[in-house]
Amino acid sequence: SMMKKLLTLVLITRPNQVLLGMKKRGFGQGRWNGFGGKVEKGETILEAAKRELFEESSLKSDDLKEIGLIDFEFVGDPQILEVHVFTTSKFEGEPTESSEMRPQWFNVKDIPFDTMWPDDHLWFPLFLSGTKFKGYFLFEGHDKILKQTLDKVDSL
Ligand SMILES: CCc1c(NC2CC2)nc(N)nc1N1CCCCC1
Repeated sequence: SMMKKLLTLVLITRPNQVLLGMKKRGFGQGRWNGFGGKVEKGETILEAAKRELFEESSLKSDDLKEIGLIDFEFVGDPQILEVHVFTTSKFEGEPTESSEMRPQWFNVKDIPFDTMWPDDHLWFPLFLSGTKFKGYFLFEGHDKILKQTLDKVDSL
């Protein structure tokens, strides 16, 4: 009966580049990240990923592929965050700033890990190499990883 909160994270790519958004408010404010958020009642995880992508970046994609599954736990908080990570290079629209996010393309050699969640530099290489993965990160606050596991998987 563990409490799990379902979240999505979408990473849009084009040759040698990844689209990230600067989070302007709320959870993760001041950090670059993919696009995502909560899964609402009555929608699938995939539908939620598409919705959040559009709400936060104005991009649309029918080609989102799930490539990662990450469980996050915070010391002192019983709520586990289960993040479903998707990627695609097939999308329509122009990245547009929203109330939540300011989008920007980054070369894969210049990903701004110092202003991203601390877990990202650990699993981004797997995402960028097209390797499916499952991860677990135990955080103390929002900056310190106390424990982690990260495994390549054949299927999610
Ligand atoms: C779950 C938080 C989180 C994270 N790690 C944080 C220490 C927990 N890393 C990255 N890249 N995205 C994250 N979210 C993606 C889904 C929307 C909310 C933010």
